[in-house]
Amino acid sequence: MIKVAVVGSTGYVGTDLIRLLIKNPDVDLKYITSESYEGQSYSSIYENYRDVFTKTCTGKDLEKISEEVDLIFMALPHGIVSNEINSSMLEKVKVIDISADYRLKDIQVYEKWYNTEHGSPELLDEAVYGLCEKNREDIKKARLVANPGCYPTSSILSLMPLVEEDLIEKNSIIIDAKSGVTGAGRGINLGTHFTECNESLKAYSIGAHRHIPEIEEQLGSLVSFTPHLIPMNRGILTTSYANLKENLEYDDIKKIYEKYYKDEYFVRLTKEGVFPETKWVKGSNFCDIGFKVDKRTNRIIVVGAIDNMIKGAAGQAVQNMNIMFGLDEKAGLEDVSIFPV
Ligand SMILES: NC(=O)C1=CN([C@@H]2O[C@H](COP(=O)(O)OP(=O)(O)OC[C@H]3O[C@@H](n4cnc5c(N)ncnc54)[C@H](OP(=O)(O)O)[C@@H]3O)[C@@H](O)[C@H]2O)C=CC1
Ligand SMILES: CC(=O)N[C@@H](CCC(=O)OP(=O)(O)O)C(=O)O
Repeated sequence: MIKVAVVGSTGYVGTDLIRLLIKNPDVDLKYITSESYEGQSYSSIYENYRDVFTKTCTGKDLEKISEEVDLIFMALPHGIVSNEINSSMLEKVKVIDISADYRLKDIQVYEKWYNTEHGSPELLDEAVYGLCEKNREDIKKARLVANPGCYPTSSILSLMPLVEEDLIEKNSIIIDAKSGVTGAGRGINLGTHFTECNESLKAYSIGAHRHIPEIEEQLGSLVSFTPHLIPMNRGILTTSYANLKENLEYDDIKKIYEKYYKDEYFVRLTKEGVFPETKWVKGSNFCDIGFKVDKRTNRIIVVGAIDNMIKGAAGQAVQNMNIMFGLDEKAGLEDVSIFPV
């Protein structure tokens, strides 16, 4: 059994982690922490756990926790985790950080885009970017995994085969992305207030979103990235455009995607003419990808869909845990989409 702690257990990602971990037979969920609800039973915070999961939230005593567990999931806002962990802690415990603190290798880039000081730059080199389908071998050996961002997960998985095979013109990538409101977390703010976002669609952080450097670092290309807030709870859809270098047919590109993903259980390629929809991945750890070659413009258009809180956060974190501890990569992640809801 792997002994596990979830720090930040009452946030949206934290609660999805709990849901995935309590049904995993290889996991002993020893600690769940909360600053706001310390001493309270989890089921008094989230009623869906009544009589099912009643563990009490403790404070965030990381020194003690790291002595007693094998793995800590950090589900805290950005800018906190890098001040909480250090090298000597990593000698005792593995960490999967779901915030962005270790995703970017260049500290100056991090501090510029996140507008905060990094608390442990000495750990940036060893942190492994936890996109399972890209870095599985390094994840197996990692002590510290930086779980990817939600928009980057869909964007990078959609574009990686094209970039790796040098099929698209450098820096021609445009990503139009849409996210459900849980992407903004549980905290209250005006933009995610029901009356402010329901029945409306908006672009935000145009050319300035903090996921831009993350996507660019992983793809090695500049990108134009525009996120939109969609009035639904879960789901991300990314529609990416890029100029093809040569005249390629659908079947040529399909072979390339198959080369990268045919053995990847959680990446599913749609059939020609069928494009991913968030409802087919909601509540699951799948990333669905479909594409079209626009012969008139010689551009490729790739659509990716994930559940922002599962493959975009908690599910990918569990997948990373499974890889780090040599478990079946699918353990606890077998659910298909909740449809209809
Ligand atoms: N939501 C999503 O779709 C995704 C989120 N992420 C990342 O995962 C992390 C958690 O996100 P999410 O669960 O959505 O966020 P939430 O705001 O829902 O939850 C974060 C939790 O962290 C705890 N917390 C501890 N210290 C602080 C603090 N100083 N300020 C605010 N909260 C604090 C709070 O719980 P308490 O007070 O009980 O301790 C809070 O509920 C973030 O880094 C986020 O960017 C990544 C991918 C997708
Ligand atoms: C809808 C919404 O607000 N989404 C968030 C991104 C989700 C998130 O938490 O970002 P990470 O994946 O980097 O952790 C945003 O745009 O800031």
